[in-house]
Amino acid sequence: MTHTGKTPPDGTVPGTAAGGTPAAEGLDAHLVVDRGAFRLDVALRAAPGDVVALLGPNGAGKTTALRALAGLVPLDGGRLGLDGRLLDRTPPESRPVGVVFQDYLLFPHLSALDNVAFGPRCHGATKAEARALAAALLERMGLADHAGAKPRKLSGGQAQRVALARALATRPRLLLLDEPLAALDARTRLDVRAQLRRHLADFEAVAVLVTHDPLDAMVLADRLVVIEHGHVVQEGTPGDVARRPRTDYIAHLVGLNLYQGRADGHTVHVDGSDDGTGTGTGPVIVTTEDLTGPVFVAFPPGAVTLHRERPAASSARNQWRCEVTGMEAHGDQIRADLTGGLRLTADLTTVAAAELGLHPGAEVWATVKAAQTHAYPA
Ligand SMILES: Nc1ncnc2c1ncn2[C@@H]1O[C@H](COP(=O)(O)OP(=O)(O)OP(=O)(O)O)[C@@H](O)[C@H]1O
Repeated sequence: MTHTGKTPPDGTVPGTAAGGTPAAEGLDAHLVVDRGAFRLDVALRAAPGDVVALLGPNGAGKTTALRALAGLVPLDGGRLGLDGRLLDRTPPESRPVGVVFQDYLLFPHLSALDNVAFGPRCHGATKAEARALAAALLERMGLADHAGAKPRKLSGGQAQRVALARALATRPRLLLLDEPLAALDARTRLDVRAQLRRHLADFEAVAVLVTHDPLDAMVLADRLVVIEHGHVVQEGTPGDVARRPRTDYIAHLVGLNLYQGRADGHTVHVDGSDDGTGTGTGPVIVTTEDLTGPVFVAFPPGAVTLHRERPAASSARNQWRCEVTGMEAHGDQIRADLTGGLRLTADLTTVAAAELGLHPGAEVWATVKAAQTHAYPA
């Protein structure tokens, strides 16, 4: 994915003002919403052309953030700037914002064309202008043949594109998509994901989408903003986030074992590793990177080899005695969860699992080569 003319990979937006005046272009928001026990406090910045995905576990606050951007939930603090204007007090219908809701919310009694023409009509276009614009958008979406169809006659993928056309029809400066592919079956999802990616790439203003699905996020967005417990825990390009996860949720999402600890050269002492005796004899991970201070160490489950006996001569610098706590089949692979010397997840073939006689409660040795770990500053 390119970033030409867009937000740089570190997420900063040139010209963003920290205090009073919002950035002259794009989105410059600090969303604070109080919901009793839950508080959303998220800063979001994006330049025109950026596609930002809000990713996070259930209840993290993604939908609340999206609804706050749309003006459907009032801000209790912070501000919402778009193209240099503060929108905090602008009612939702007057904001230059288009929304594609999860279940599309098309008007059932209107044709696809009239659904798309509805917004421009409300914004003062004549009926003929609005319908011409709607026809052009539907054509662009490959839906010219379905312009006269009512929503119930449309497939899930077609309805999704009509909803997108409807959101784009008012030429929004901020496009919001709530779980845009969640309502589709797996096969349709594949096609629609690819089409949506093309439409988003052509969109010249800011797009923000909410998803649980890491694949949707990675394919559709230039930048990921990961939210947990109402706060941003990590943001960056999909590649950065996948390579250098900073929380267990993200590590799990991208399928990595992740540890936080303290590096002393090639040795990382994993946090919480002191066994209470004060001797600090907890797990260490040997890495190829030479670092000092707080770090993360990550390695994929496929980098772990399991052995029934302690390997006598092994090139793997890392060896831990572990107990299997759970096993799950993934295609022709078995994913095993282990605790003991180190808490980790290992992938192995079903044949290897059978040969090892692996079962919950089994004791094994886990090895990982230093070269297959990746350490980076915390
Ligand atoms: N109308 C509401 N009133 C009070 N609390 C709410 C309301 N809507 C959501 N919440 C709470 O706000 C928190 C965030 O919810 P939100 O729906 O934004 O999360 P989410 O990340 O979108 O989750 P999901 O992926 O499950 O949709 C949750 O703790 C939820 O219970």
